[in-house]
Amino acid sequence: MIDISRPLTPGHPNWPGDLPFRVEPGMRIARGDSVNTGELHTSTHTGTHVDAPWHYDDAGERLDEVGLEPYLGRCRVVTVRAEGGLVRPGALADLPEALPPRLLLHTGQPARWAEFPADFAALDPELVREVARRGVRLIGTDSPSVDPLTSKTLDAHHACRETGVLILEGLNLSGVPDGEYDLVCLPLPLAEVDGAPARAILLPAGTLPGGGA
Ligand SMILES: Nc1ccccc1C(=O)C[C@H](N)C(=O)O
Ligand SMILES: [Zn+2]
Ligand SMILES: [Zn+2]
Repeated sequence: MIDISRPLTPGHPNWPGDLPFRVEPGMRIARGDSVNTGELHTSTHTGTHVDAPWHYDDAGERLDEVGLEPYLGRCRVVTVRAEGGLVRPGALADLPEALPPRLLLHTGQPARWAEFPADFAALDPELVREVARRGVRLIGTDSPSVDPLTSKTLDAHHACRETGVLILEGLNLSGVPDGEYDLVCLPLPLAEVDGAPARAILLPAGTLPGGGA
């Protein structure tokens, strides 16, 4: 089992302008309480997380309308490089034409972000359309977004919307060998939201029932 989730440590670098991630102390045994508790303060897009379509389309499904099936099953991890800040069509030329339903792009992001990686590799919308044609229904990336930090048009997000491809961002693929696995990605069960932090792991291909679905 390979954990491909980013640890959520206090001060975890978030998207510029977003609330910093923190866990505020709640009850404390040392103060005479019966238990220790904490209060979680986070963006829905902190660390390893999924985007629901409502995040980029006001008519899109909220997270609880998406269900879990897209996030569970056969995937392929592939190392890619960006050209001019975008992973472009042709980056997957060496892969079989037919791709598994889930494609996780390893662009080279480190396991931990000391600061927000503003110059991360984003996706060319044409790459999104290409992988959708080749069978992909979930695209994952180790970058914090499929679009550049300064994008206002969110072309890759909207290409995902057009093609019905869901989005998983902020993965930690550092040291993960390219190849096929079974993905288990479980977003927090937050209702009526635009996305949620998720715990994502890779299992050997074929571990989950149902073959490569
Ligand atoms: N928190 C934000 C606030 C405003 C704009 C983008 C973000 C993001 O976190 C980017 C997000 N991960 C995305 O889906 O691209
Ligand atoms: Zn996001
Ligand atoms: Zn996104």
